[in-house]
Amino acid sequence: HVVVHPRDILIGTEPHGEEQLKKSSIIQNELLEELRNIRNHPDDKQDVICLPLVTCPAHLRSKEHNYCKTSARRRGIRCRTGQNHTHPSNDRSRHHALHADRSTLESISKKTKNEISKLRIRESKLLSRHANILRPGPATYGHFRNSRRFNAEDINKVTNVADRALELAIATRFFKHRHGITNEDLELGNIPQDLRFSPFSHSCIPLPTCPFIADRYRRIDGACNNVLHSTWGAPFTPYSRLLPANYGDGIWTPRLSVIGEEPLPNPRLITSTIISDIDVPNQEFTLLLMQFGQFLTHDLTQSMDMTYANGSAISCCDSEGITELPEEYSHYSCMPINIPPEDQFFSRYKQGCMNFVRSALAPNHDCSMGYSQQMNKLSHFIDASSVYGSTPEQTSELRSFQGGQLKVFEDFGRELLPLSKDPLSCLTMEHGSGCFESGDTRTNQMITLVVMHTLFHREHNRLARTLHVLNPYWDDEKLFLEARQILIAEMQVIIYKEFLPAILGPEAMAEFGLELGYGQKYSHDYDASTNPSITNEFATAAFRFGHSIVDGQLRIYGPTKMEEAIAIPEIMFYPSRMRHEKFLDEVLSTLTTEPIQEVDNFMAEALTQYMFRSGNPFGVDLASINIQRGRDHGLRSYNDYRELIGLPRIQYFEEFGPEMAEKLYKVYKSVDDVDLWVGGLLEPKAPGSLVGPTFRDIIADQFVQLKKGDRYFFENGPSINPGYFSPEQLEQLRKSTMSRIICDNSDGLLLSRLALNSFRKPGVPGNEFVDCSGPEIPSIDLSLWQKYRTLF
Ligand code: HEM
Ligand SMILES: [Ca+2]
Repeated sequence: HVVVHPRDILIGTEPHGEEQLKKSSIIQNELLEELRNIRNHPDDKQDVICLPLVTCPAHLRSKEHNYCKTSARRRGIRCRTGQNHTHPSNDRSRHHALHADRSTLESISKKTKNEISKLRIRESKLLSRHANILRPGPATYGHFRNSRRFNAEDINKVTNVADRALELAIATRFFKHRHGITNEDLELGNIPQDLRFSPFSHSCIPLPTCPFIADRYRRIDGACNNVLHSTWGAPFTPYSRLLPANYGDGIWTPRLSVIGEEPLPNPRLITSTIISDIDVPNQEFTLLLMQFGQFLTHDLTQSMDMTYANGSAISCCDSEGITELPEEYSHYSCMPINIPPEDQFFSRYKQGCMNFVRSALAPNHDCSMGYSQQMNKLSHFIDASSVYGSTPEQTSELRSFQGGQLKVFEDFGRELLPLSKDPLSCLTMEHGSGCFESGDTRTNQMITLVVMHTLFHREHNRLARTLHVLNPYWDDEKLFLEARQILIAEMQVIIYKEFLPAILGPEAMAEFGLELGYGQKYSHDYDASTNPSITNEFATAAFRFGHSIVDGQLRIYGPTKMEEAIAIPEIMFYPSRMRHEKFLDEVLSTLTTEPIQEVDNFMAEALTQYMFRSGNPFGVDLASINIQRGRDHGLRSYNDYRELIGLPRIQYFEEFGPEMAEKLYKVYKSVDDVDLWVGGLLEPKAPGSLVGPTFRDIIADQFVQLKKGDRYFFENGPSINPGYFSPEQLEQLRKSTMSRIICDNSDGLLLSRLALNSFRKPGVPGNEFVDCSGPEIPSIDLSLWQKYRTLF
């Protein structure tokens, strides 16, 4: 029988008045009480475990420190991870809530509307000027392609949410001036007022309607995962943050130098001084780690460049890229990167301005005023949204509605991703070329990324086909949902068992409690107060460590020798080679054997000079873009995050070594100005880890949140997870490996042997080559899904 647990009763209908809100808050309190009881389950170690400092950022502002030693003998803290992240301090002496009365709100609302309509008039003026619109052709349009909206619905959705948030940002500015509010007040979140029943009600995120009895399958958009916070983890919602934002004006302008509050050093000057292209291959891991990392990124996070209301791309530079547009013609979201005239590379092409448009914003979940928050367009969870999309509309586009299958393009008997209909997805859509569609709009950005999408797309169809044979009476919907549920579990296993240990090292896996369970045991890690959202620091800095491990060349091998070395800019948004019969297998054999580059201050020129160049002599610089994006998103300086994770602040540049110090002195005025992405890359590796301690802790923390804050995480049992697996199924799912996914879904033309762990160097003791058909790379026994729960 079905037990309806109190946690399955959802409140999430849109409140229609204060009365209803009051009523629902009574229910909420009861549910909270219930959840507290569940958390104190004797098996639940959460309340006593000693956690690394990063998972409890409030420690920086708290007087009472409950310090302890973590399993890795580091200083940690006893704190529930749920007490995340930038909530106002509980320390009353430093906390005073600021409240706007009704008449203040009305007056601010009027002024805000005025300001918005001025912005709109200006925008339509700019739209009529040729130079203000970015069109396909230059490399910078390739950059825009990464956040381009594919249809009118998508354009409207992003613009609509971003507009609401912009209104709140402008209102915050008015309120700040009127009441003399300080930047510190904003940082501490001291204006917690819920504006849902104010003149700003239209600016709030509408709450989804959640069913009273939770769905067995997680929703495509991730909403209703958390019982009390139905929008946590849903697309078009803001990133969470480890530390409060640091904006120059406390609201949205870029961070300033700690010396004289001047602008921070030019991002391109930093890149050209600090970053170069030197080949330092890593001895342990394969290129698959890089390509899976990007694929995973595209499940978790996508920031959207602002556009005009009709979806056209904004240009902030003149059409030759020589100089930025004058103030009167500049869009409010422009933050172009000036290229110094003495730049070694771009000056050859007389380039003085690299386009950069700021990210779209999203209103806070609680609809309050405060500093700006950036929008994540994806479902934040690990839910294979890169395969299925993050909205039901996207999923419908991808499904064939027969046998639970996703649509495919049959190319001479091989299943490829469906061909894209969008004429601007790739550089060319000529007959015979390939340009593909998937659940994520960045699919075609790298051909090796297309390969990853193809593998998981085929895996879904393979699972659906097998389930159909086992359960001939299941309809399309059931087959689709069951196959999706299994595929998501496989991905979660690969991430926590193979991918993360490679990035973070075994010590951090244990210290952060990231290891999966064994055998048939369910997990008790779920914590309903954990916000699963992607943190801004993870998306905008730490996980971009991956840009340093990219190799500028993709080498293709024949039976005896290397046949081709492809410069990767040639395969960006140009995936036509996918149509060559052997290409998929060839690339997979490269990905599973060639090494990644080390994480350091070396980056392929393919990314810093030629990215998205297509036919042009030069491209755009991803390193400068990363730095600028960090400032766009209000990330604090590197030193603040060191402090957060319990490291001493850097006092002298010399701590990065004498050579690097000399370079840093040339660009930064103070050690307290260093950007997070830059400082993180320069750190020596943490023990057993691919990255330094700051990135490691930010990344580890993220995957803690994604596990503890996901009710549908595959390991959660029936008391938590409405879509729980049986213990026997769980045991099978835990066998998933990336090698099995490759074995089952490649073309069988070249690849019949793989290492047990494809992320690690193959053919060495402990990671020998084995046969795909042998028992060493286990398969999941899907017969356990036969007749499964047919009575429900
Ligand atoms: C294969 C070559 C790659 C290329 C050409 C590439 C390119 C890009 C570009 C153009 C952006 C948007 C930058 C911006 O406007 O702020 C981006 C964002 C990002 N990249 Fe990469 N990338 C690559 C590989 C990777 C890898 C291997 C990882 C991680 C392991 C990674 C992680 C990220 C993350 C986390 C973001 C932020 C996404 C968002 O929140 O919007 N990338 N990348
Ligand atoms: Ca997702």
